[in-house]
Amino acid sequence: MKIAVLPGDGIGTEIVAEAVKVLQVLDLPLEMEQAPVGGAAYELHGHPLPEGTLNLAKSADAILFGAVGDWKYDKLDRPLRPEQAILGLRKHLGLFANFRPAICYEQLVGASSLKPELVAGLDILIIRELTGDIYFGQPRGRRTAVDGLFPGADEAFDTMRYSRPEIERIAHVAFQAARQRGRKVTSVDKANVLETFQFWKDVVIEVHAQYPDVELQHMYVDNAAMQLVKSPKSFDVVVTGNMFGDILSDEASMLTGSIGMLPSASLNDRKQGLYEPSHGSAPDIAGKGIANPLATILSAAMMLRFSLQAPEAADRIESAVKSVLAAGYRTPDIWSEGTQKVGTREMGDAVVAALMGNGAGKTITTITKS
Ligand SMILES: NC(=O)C1=CN([C@@H]2O[C@H](COP(=O)(O)OP(=O)(O)OC[C@H]3O[C@@H](n4cnc5c(N)ncnc54)[C@H](O)[C@@H]3O)[C@@H](O)[C@H]2O)C=CC1
Ligand SMILES: CC(C)CC(=O)C(=O)O
Ligand SMILES: [Mg+2]
Repeated sequence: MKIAVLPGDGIGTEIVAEAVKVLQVLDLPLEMEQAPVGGAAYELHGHPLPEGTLNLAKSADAILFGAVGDWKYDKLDRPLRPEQAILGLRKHLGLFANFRPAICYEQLVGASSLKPELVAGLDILIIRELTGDIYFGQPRGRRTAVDGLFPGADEAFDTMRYSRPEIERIAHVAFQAARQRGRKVTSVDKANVLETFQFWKDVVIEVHAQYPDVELQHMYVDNAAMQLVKSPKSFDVVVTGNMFGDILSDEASMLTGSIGMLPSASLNDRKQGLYEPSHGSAPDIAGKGIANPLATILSAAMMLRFSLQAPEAADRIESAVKSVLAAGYRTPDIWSEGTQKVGTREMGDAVVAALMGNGAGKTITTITKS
């Protein structure tokens, strides 16, 4: 089983190193090959997604991705910016279905910015359409306005669009996922304002006819943003477009304690997948050794389950993560009084130790306070 390992930029390299360490102790026949992507690839090859990296990704059974981006590249022409690498991989590989589970682990109930009773036991799944919407719609660009409020002024424009097959396939993914869980789908749209999302809603209703055993609810995105922090446990599966899903999943990460806890799987119709944390390259903490690697480690677990047919190994990783949390290990983003603050590498080591049956954390005797 071949895994393309693409660490990328910023904390990407730090967190992927920990996930690789975890995969290496599983005793599975995994062949891992690394390649540069994002800003790192731009520095080496003058392009954020060089042909060699793309070919490696295409030939692999699964891709483990860190994150791309750095402020220093913000002035580059858009096609050369690091973020184009992840957008390009999603598009080239047809990774239209993005699963972002937001689970609040028992030990992190106090780490969430919400009241404990709102998040205790939280287990929701955001399914984000990943290859369409305003992120990919054409045309887009800059021009001189010929009409509107200020004719003759410079303006910029993007195109929001969804075709029927794009909506149908993501709706099927959501209803099928709901059948494995709480049998409820909330479709999030902005049908009251946008034609694209009235169409989205109409098509989701049509697809729902094939899933009478699943409850379907519709919610406008502004209300969904509010309900996510008012009563997050009222959701089961949330399905939405690319941009709303991007925003709502970052919001949902705070229900789990930190964006450093939110893994993701991006799948195509062949179950080939790219696995990455939901966060970015975090330039503000890059190089400090304090990034939380658990979202990436949990993404590796999703990879084993969805693309590499190794569900037991996935379960083992998830149990190991729970046990290190139970033992009190915390990176700074999830740290609270009475727990042990550790860095990226120590957190990875603790997960490895738990996997190897060393009873990670049972030996913690020092509690660092800061
Ligand atoms: N898939 C990808 O590669 C993504 C790339 N980006 C890129 O990342 C760069 C930074 O973007 P931001 O908006 O700052 O988002 P970000 O997700 O990188 O960071 C937002 C905040 O969360 C913190 N954070 C993120 N991951 C963390 C972790 N594992 N542990 C602890 N704290 C963590 C950061 O320190 C920062 O304060 C930009 O260039 C952006 O375009 C952003 C999102 C996704
Ligand atoms: C950096 C973007 C291309 C994507 C993003 O924010 C995400 O996928 O969460
Ligand atoms: Mg995002």
